[in-house]
Amino acid sequence: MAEYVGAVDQGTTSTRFMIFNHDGEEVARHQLEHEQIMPKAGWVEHDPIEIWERTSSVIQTALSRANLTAADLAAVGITNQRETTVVWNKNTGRPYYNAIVWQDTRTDKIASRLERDGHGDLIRQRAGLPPATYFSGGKIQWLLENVDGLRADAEKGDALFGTTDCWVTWNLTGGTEGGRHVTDVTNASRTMLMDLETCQWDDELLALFNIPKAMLPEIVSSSDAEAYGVTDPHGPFHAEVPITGVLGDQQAATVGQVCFAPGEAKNTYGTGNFMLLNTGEELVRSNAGLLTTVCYRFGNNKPIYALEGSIAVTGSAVQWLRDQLGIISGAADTERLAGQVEDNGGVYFVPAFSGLFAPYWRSDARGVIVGLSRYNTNAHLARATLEAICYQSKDVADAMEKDSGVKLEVLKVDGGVTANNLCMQIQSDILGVEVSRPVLAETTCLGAAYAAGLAVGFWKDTDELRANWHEGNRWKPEWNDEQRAEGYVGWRKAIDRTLNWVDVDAD
Ligand SMILES: Nc1ncnc2c1ncn2[C@@H]1O[C@H](COP(=O)(O)OP(=O)(O)O)[C@@H](O)[C@H]1O
Ligand SMILES: O=P(O)(O)OC[C@H](O)CO
Repeated sequence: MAEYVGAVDQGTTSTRFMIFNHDGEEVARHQLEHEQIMPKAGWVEHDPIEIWERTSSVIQTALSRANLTAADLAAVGITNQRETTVVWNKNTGRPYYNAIVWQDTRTDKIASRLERDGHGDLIRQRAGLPPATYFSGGKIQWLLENVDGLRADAEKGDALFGTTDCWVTWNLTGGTEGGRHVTDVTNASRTMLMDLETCQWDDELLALFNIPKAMLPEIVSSSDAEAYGVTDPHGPFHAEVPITGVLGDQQAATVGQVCFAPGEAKNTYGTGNFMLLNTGEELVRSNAGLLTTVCYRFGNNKPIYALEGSIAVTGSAVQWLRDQLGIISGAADTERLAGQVEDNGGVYFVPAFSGLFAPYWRSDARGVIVGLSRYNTNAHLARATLEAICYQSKDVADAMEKDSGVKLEVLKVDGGVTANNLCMQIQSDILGVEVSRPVLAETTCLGAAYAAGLAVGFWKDTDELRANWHEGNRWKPEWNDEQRAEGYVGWRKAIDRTLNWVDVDAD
């Protein structure tokens, strides 16, 4: 009897494989980073072959660290950085181009043209998303327009598109030897090509981007015993293991945080921040700059929807302090450095490196550091960076309250940045609500494992999963209302300074 479930998390900066037991406890993990390729300002790419090699490697190492084999796994789940676009040839298995990453802004003119030509409302209504560089549709269009021979191959059905879940699934299930070309509904909901109500590709949207349907994967449920097939014995598992759960990483974290009831929300702090609020079977349209997205679909049940506030740059601003400015040697140093000062010393940092995502959606914005005087030090900048992570989350939380009427009582958090206790205290101060971190902050992998395990009966139902959730830490607000209001005025002034910086008008 297999006692464990495994999950791959193909993230923006790294790929990991984790193994969980029935109590949702971690048994083993291995994680490897991959290269961030930035050929021009605003362009961000990954090498799909490197991603596949890293995926194979983390699976094998984690299994051997735990002294387990594929026979010990009841099922495998996959979760992934969403929107990042891979196009490959089904006969050779070779990508036509590097993966274009969700943060990449090369499609800004495609996005502004859609708005200028009056298609914005159709996309918002049908796909739940604003036309923006963030999503896959424009990235596929760019590849079709810029890679020689790709359009002809796509029309023949030889060129396949997928987000990285789909690329990893295709490779794990045999690749050129019959790999399955499928994606789950949460990932498909991030393309600008799927009708949110039918959960199928939409011909009108495909026509807007001039994308041949033959290159698109089949859209299936997020938790399904059959749809994804089994792993190829010639691959990293060396045996057939059923792949039975696939979810985009933010939806997976929502599942890992057991936000199964409408009104339950989580905020994940990784490369970017992503707050998702479960709205149940109801599709809530945003008037406040949020996205409507599929939260998950288990088996043949109706899809469950979410409102999402996506923030492009949070943990990656910390990486920027380390890699580009060199003022810290590791991400954890921000806690020590920012802890040396009482407050931000008047400094605000808005890391609008990819423009501003939710709730502003301004691709013309760029980053600013404002309010500097000679008094300021690296410590103020470190503090301003942590505050930027938290103020951006406040903007999104406010928008969520406007759209849903749900007032946050406690914010459930997870992700790499939440290891920073000072940052979590600042978050509680800025929001004026309590912040709660579970014992296991790796909720993304856990959520994919839950989706996979539910499909094969490893876990009976969502109540059983709820019982696995345990609080690790809680932070309570220490600022008074006046401090909170004053701090936020400075933040909004800083946001204003980022706008109208680059020219992204359509040709
Ligand atoms: N102690 C810390 N303080 C602040 N930021 C941190 C800390 N530890 C990690 N990070 C940030 O968290 C991010 C990694 O988190 P993770 O959840 O692994 O992200 P992802 O899934 O997006 O790859 C990095 O951007 C890193 O800068
Ligand atoms: O890989 P992460 O954790 O940075 O998540 C990226 C998001 O899925 C982008 O939408």
